[in-house]
Amino acid sequence: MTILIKNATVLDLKKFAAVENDILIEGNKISKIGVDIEVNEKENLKIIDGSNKVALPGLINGHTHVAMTLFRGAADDLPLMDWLNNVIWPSESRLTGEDVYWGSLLGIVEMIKSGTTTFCDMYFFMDEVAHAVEQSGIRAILSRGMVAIDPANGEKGLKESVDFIEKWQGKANGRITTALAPHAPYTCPPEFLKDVIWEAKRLNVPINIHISETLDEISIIKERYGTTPVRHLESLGLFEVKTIGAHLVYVDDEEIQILKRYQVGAIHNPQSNMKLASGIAPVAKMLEAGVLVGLGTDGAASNNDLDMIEELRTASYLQKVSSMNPEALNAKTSIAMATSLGARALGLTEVGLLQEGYKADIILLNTNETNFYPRHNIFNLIAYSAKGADVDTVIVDGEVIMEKRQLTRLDEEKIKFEANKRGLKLVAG
Ligand SMILES: N[C@@H](CCSC[C@H]1O[C@@H](n2cnc3c(=O)[nH]cnc32)[C@H](O)[C@@H]1O)C(=O)O
Ligand SMILES: [Zn+2]
Repeated sequence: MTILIKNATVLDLKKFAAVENDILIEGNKISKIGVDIEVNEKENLKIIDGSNKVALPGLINGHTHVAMTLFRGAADDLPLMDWLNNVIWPSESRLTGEDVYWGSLLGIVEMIKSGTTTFCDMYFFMDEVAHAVEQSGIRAILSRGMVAIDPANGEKGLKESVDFIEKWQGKANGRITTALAPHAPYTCPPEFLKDVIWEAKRLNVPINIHISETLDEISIIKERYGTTPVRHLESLGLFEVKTIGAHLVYVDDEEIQILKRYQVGAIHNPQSNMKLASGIAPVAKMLEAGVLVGLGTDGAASNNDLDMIEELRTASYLQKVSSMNPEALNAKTSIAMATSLGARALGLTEVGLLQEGYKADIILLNTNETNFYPRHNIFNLIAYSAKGADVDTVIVDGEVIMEKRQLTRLDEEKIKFEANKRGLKLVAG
């Protein structure tokens, strides 16, 4: 299939320019960006009218637990440890694979409809998540979360993870890649983390882990190991493996240097951190130091949606108000965190930019709604005025998976029905 997008406002996130251009997609790649592209082939050619639309790289949600859409709105207004221990983990103990499948589809539909084309997930029943990704057409890094407070559970998690990686790495034409996901330094003892590091090196996959999310975590790690989470993980050698670290709310200057030195992807989840009152990550400082900072929504039960446009705006506003500096985290930087920089944070090299040779993961925003007028500055409009619902068309790996807000592969009504039924039953117990 060849796709030609005509006359769209194309964002170049390297030069931070917006130019009216055509985009030619051949197979799963962007083959050309330019003015008045001519295509000889008429068969198998799809033309998309890009007028009144802005094309940008698909958004990258760097941290999710996608099937947690099932618990959206079930337990709000609690701190992390109460929320996990008293509500979420008991409900999760009742989960079945089928529940996770429908919950994942619900989350994926929500992400596609708000412009996300890649997400990085940590959950369990990952075969079902992978099936949902495969069917939906989206791209994902998938990892089986491992909690090793009980060593037998850790061992089970690690075995399932290895099996999962061997089965799914590179599947769905490369849309699915995998990682190893020890849940956090407070739920995974050092001996277990060492086994995980060893396996990650053997399998050549990244590590996806929550780090320094709350003050509770800081005191637990201090009490157990006499240090901070980042230093603790560094001393275990964890960062020798490409690491995707979620949260990193509590990090000092020296730890920021450690994150930079090892090119740890620091995934900021501002809405989750605000809602659980976890704290404010020093994102502006990390960016200044050259840390690879990406953005994520976290699970829908602590956000409570998966809309990355809203998330990038929140990230910007949170840095501004916490530093009392309106120049902090400007429009272009927050857009980059949700796209090009987010891709680098996850270690992805062929997505996150609209560039010839890159994978064709492209979204078109409809800029004909009132919130896009007048057209002073397209970067400011996207960062501060756009909404998930402005996303009109979504292309992943060279395939249109949403056009004019209609999903081409999934039955949205059936997914809502199943996820609602299952979510209500799980929480009721
Ligand atoms: N409990 C599972 C695997 C854990 S998957 C990842 C876990 O992260 C939990 N989670 C979701 N959001 C957060 C967060 O912000 N911080 C820490 N954990 C979270 C989520 O509820 C899920 O249980 C088992 O070993 O059988
Ligand atoms: Zn999380």
